[in-house]
Amino acid sequence: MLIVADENIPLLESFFGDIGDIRRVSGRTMTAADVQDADVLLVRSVTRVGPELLEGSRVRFVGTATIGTDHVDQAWLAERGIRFAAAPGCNANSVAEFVLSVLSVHAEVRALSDWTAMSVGIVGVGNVGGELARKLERLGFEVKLCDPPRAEAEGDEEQFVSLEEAMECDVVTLHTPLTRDGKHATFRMLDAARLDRLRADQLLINAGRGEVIDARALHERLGQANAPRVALDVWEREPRIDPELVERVWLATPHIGGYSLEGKVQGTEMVYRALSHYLGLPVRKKAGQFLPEPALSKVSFTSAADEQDALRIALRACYDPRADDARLRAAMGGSADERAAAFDRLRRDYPVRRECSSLKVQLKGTSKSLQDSFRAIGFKLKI
Ligand SMILES: NC(=O)c1ccc[n+]([C@@H]2O[C@H](COP(=O)([O-])OP(=O)(O)OC[C@H]3O[C@@H](n4cnc5c(N)ncnc54)[C@H](O)[C@@H]3O)[C@@H](O)[C@H]2O)c1
Ligand SMILES: O=C(O)[C@H](O)[C@H](O)COP(=O)(O)O
Repeated sequence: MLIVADENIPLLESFFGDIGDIRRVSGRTMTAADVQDADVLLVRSVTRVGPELLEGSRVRFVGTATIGTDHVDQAWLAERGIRFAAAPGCNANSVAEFVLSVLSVHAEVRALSDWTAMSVGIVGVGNVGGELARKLERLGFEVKLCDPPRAEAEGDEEQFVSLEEAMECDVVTLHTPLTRDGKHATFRMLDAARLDRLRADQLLINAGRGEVIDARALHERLGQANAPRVALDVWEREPRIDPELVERVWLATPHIGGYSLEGKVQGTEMVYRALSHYLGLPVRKKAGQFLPEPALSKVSFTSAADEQDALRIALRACYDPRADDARLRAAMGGSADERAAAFDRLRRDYPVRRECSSLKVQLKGTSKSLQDSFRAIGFKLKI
């Protein structure tokens, strides 16, 4: 059996080496010739999967080791009887931690003594938005949830607010899929009119897909005096992103919200499980067995004078978005081709990033509420 796979999928050999021969190719530039003789195709989000890639091939199974599926023509695959599997939720915790870290930097820049004083509107309350909401609520934030498809399906209008109401919050964070059709299509959902209503004291985060915001309208809005602060992890036309937009946003990261090691390896694991089920093979491997000891495994705080400092230090010891922001800005020189290559390189060579659950936190003489906050984020506590 021949498995053609994006070379950026981690642990290919460990998970799939005993299932078939693996041909590693660049996900971004994969062509029909690369996959023609394959039985199985494994991708991440940068490969468009549909008739152009697969017509005439013998591929029977396609797996994407990602949450997002907007790069896959699922209707066409179903029509051809090609089995498809994604990795729902694989990196949801990683994105939630990314947003928490962005919030902590934002609160510090705004000199807020208590970050929970900010209200947060979550747009798209699925695996990512739901995980983020759970953490924020446990931390004591006021959270507003906007998810019209869920509100309709669950008949629970009370739990959810409108997009307009969510966009009144101090922080608005986007976690919807990219969809182009239907009543709840998200393509350019944040258009010029909606962006105009944002205030200068608000923070807008997009960690869903770039095209959910009208990038041209955002570019113009950010040139105005009362512009909101914006953190973008995802961009229109990746990897050929707009360098002027990078300059105008407050925080710019190269689509790495979900790039914790745990998130990436879980993506591989979920596709491995789906392929094993499809082939009738036993599932013997688990993501956890391949995760190394983290470089930083313990941190200890004694009667922290400023308890929020302790939380901030631990959170940023695991992940600080300013490092990714600095790397992306530094990569924005040169021609459009050079910038696109640099964007992909930053993602390919991404440093190992571990989730908060990999860090044991020892707390001595600290308050119960600080302990609860550490737990809410996902740290392992030793008291
Ligand atoms: N930045 C990153 O690295 C990164 C990582 C993972 C996922 N993502 C993106 O985030 C998206 C969400 O991930 P998820 O795991 O939460 O997906 P999910 O499918 O579990 O949840 C998405 C939620 O969005 C809701 N939704 C759909 N249309 C909406 C609309 N118009 N308004 C408000 N809500 C709407 C859905 O009802 C659903 O509850 C993915 O599709 C992917 O594109 C980005
Ligand atoms: O959809 C997802 O899971 C994320 O956007 C994912 O992190 C994208 O990473 P990529 O597939 O581009 O490496």
